[in-house]
Amino acid sequence: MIEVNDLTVAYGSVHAVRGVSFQVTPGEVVALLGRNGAGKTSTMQVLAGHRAATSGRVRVAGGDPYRDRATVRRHVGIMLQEAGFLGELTVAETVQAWRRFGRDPLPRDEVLDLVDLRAQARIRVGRLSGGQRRRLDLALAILHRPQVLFLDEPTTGLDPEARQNTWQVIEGLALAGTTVLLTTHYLQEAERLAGRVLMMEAGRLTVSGDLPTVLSAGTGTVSFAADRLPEDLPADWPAEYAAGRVVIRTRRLDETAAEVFAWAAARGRVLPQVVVRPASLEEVYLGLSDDRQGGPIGAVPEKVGHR
Ligand SMILES: Nc1ncnc2c1ncn2[C@@H]1O[C@H](COP(=O)(O)OP(=O)(O)OP(=O)(O)O)[C@@H](O)[C@H]1O
Repeated sequence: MIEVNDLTVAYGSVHAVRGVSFQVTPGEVVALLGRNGAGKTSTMQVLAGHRAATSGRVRVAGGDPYRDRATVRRHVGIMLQEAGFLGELTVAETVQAWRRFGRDPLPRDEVLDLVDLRAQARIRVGRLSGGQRRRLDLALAILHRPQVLFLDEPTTGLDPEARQNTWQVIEGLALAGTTVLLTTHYLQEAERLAGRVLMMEAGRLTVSGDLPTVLSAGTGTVSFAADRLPEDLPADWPAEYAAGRVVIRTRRLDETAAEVFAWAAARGRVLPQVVVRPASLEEVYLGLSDDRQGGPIGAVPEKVGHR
């Protein structure tokens, strides 16, 4: 369980986090999104106990991650952006060394299999590729079966297969009840993993909502195959014709889909290759960035701590 109440983080005169509140409940995967410098890493660092909050209240696994660090750490796995490994140790030696730092660690080979590093077990850490290091980071973060996992850009630099593998590991942990907060710039990753998304902008939380709610605030499409734009389409439908399809863009996806089907049924037509597609998270996110004053995301009420 993660609870953040009115968190601020300042570096001198730089206010990186300005009054952020949210909760993450057990087994939930929440993605913290936002452009470079939005305040995501600063938030993560406080939650991980690496940095004191400037003000506000933070609880992780029942304790204050900074003041009760020793207790909280037992329940928390952390993968921040820069890991400090000893380059001369091998992968297996590194995992073995970390196993001593907590109770009931996963067996070494099991964790290496999970992150697909078994074949690199005897390689010195200093010789790993960037993506392999990232996977070793993940191995160490999950080694002590954490209740709460903080992942700061967990798949940056990973090849597509390694990324898929990491996603499966995270999904498996969440299914087993691990609470996960992750930051990512890969919106597809957030869409795949997260039940809920938080968006930060200039230190503030601008959006907090479950994924379907956030996506439904974007512009989706209803489309079907046709050889031209039908002349009897209602004039107020913003329909376009492109690449052999009629495309209707809408922010009321469910209602529009029902209207399109009703329109076809009234004419005894079956629409070929109908696709009802919600906006992707990337489209919603970019809509937010382009049009802060009431773009698609502006319609999403902030739901702090609501799943
Ligand atoms: N140690 C520091 N000292 C001074 N300013 C800092 C420090 N760390 C971060 N900042 C500033 O705080 C703000 C938030 O940075 P932060 O790293 O939290 O953003 P972020 O959302 O994680 O960005 P990114 O996506 O690039 O990782 C930025 O303006 C950054 O320059």
